[in-house]
Amino acid sequence: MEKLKIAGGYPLKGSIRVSGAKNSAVALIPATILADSPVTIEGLPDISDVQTLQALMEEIGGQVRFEDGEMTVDPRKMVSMPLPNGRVKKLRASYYLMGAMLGRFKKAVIGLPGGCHLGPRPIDQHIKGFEALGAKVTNEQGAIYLRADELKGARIYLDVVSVGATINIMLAAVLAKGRTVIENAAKEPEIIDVATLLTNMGAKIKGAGTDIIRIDGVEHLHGCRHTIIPDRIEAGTFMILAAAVGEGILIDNVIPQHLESVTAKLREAGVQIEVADDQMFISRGEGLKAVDIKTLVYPGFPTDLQQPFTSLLTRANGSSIVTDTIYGARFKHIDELRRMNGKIKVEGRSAIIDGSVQLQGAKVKASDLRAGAALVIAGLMAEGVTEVTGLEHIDRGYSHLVEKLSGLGATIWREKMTQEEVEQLKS
Ligand SMILES: CC(=O)N[C@H]1[C@@H](OP(=O)(O)OP(=O)(O)OC[C@H]2O[C@@H](n3ccc(=O)[nH]c3=O)[C@H](O)[C@@H]2O)O[C@H](CO)[C@@H](O)[C@@H]1O
Ligand SMILES: C=C(OP(=O)(O)O)C(=O)O
Repeated sequence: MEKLKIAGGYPLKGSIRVSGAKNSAVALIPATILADSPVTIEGLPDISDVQTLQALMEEIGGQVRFEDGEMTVDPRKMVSMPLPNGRVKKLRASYYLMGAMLGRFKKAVIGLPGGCHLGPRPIDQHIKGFEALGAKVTNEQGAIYLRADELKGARIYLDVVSVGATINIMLAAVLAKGRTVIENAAKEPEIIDVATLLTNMGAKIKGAGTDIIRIDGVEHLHGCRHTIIPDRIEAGTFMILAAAVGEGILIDNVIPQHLESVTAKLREAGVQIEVADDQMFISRGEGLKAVDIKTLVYPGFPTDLQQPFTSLLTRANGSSIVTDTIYGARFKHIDELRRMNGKIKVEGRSAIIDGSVQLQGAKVKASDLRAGAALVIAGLMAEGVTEVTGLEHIDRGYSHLVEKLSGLGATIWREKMTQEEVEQLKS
């Protein structure tokens, strides 16, 4: 087991490149199950969620080649192997195996997913969608059993705007008979990316990226080549980091339109941002202003950047309020920021951040992926050395983070934990 060490308080500069989007990758890979010939995806991030999905594709009989971010999945020999336990619990997105396996085999057994602990994360809308398409769905000892004689298109209104349910229903519907209409669909860029892959495989999908998606089922889907979109959450993390400790940072491989809410909030706080086609240049600037943030579904401010933004606001002039309307309990990073001298209180779904303090290095633990990003940014802002444990969360979503930040001049490194430290962490 390793921990991250950061010697904070130094300005960073240079350029940093964004990898392919985790939340696309984790849906694109399961989507390959639906094809009748090999599918190649270019630009995948080197993160543990991708490695886990590669192993899951192999576990069900897929032949996978993965080199330099390019994965080719040959799905021809795949079988509907039950996956009640094991790897599926390592990531949230294993729920996409339900839609993809149901779509291809008309049956699947998948354990309830893992992923970040952000309070309750039900999948009732996914199940509502599968049932509307004609599947019988039961929950037996923590695994979801899905079975259908045939899948038939249906009109599905999502009671909650859900990224996962929207994509999962698309996956199950592309090979169903007739037309499926998803109403009140989520509009995140990752949904468009998955729809683009499926369309290149031969699917008929209209409206991805709007709140009504229409899918006309086809008989077969074939292989193709697809390039993944850049990770807007990783890019947003770097934007916040640049605002916190940058002395001029160029962020490369971004789609600026995906980050308009983040750009707007940083500018409101007084951060200078220059935007080009696929790059952004950000300088820290003096006198960061306090701003209030409310997370919303896309194109609103993303919940996945709420935690990193909280770290930045610890040095704003005045008091800021961060409210998470998507995950009301996504505040486990706050206790750790307090260990670093942060003056923050949590009231209901909001964190109130007093910007008058200087963060101090401390030993902290990442409870989830973006809590980890928040603590890394805080560590770079703090005086002294910060130690971050819980790296398995950070490794789920940030590709080569140490190398990328070292490239900006950060003093950051991974270190093996002693047996005593490992014991302490478990207790
Ligand atoms: C792998 C992946 O893409 N993860 C992202 C995805 O997660 P995920 O797909 O799990 O998030 P959803 O969009 O489904 O969740 C949004 C909200 O709807 C609720 N809900 C969701 C489904 C459901 O069946 N019932 C229900 O009540 C959730 O509890 C949450 O409050 O979108 C989240 C919201 O942008 C992001 O934080 C995650 O990074
Ligand atoms: C919550 C996240 O991931 P997941 O849904 O995969 O747990 C995230 O990426 O911030």
